[in-house]
Amino acid sequence: MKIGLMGGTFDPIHIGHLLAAQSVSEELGLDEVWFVPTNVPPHKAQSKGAAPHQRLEMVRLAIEGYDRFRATAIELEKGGVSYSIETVLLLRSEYPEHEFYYIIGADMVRYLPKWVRIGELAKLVTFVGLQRPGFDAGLDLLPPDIRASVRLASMPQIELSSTRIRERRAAGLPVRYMVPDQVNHYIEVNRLYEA
Ligand SMILES: Nc1ncnc2c1ncn2[C@@H]1O[C@H](COP(=O)(O)OP(=O)(O)OP(=O)(O)O)[C@@H](O)[C@H]1O
Ligand SMILES: O=C(O)c1ccc[n+]([C@@H]2O[C@H](COP(=O)([O-])O)[C@@H](O)[C@H]2O)c1
Repeated sequence: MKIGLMGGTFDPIHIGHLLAAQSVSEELGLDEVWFVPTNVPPHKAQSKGAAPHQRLEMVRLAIEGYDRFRATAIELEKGGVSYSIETVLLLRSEYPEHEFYYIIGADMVRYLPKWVRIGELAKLVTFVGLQRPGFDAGLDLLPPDIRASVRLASMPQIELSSTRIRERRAAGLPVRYMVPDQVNHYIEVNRLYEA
């Protein structure tokens, strides 16, 4: 099967992530998208957000009932910093029959050369960069071996980030409709991201 991997901190998961996964899935004819919450993200200052098990639970709630989307705890179970090469090697040994597509934001494409063991990873997956209108993904700046494994896909633009959601919560503002209802409920019940 063709499997999209949607890695992220998901603190919390929001409709931008879901629409990205759905759009790439349609455009590339993926059979499934697996959401992979990071344990410790490699290139990000850690936010004082939700606990890892809460981030995973919110992903599960967001995709519940849609069997083409799945959540995997592979990076949380492994612990430590979540380098994608290690995740992909584990997944390939467990599922040698699948073909993996790693979905990333347009802004991430130009940073691919900084990813750990990127030369190796680029041979194991096809990266799918989500294009943004008026934003150059920087394909021309990539070394040819990495560039060869990158495809671009498009999606309706959603100007939304988890940071914005956390900031709104801290300011006492609602985040309804920015996240699925079940996630909104979970955030409220657990009083996540309050100041
Ligand atoms: N609004 C969006 N539209 C398309 N892709 C997105 C959007 N927000 C995040 N992504 C992509 O989803 C993946 C996971 O993102 P992540 O969990 O870091 O969310 P984020 O909203 O960027 O979080 P934060 O604001 O905490 O940095 C990344 O590849 C990121 O580029
Ligand atoms: O493996 C790496 O070196 C690496 C560097 C940067 C990002 N990633 C992965 O890319 C995904 C999106 O990253 P982020 O920081 O936008 O949440 C997430 O799953 C990260 O683990 C991976």
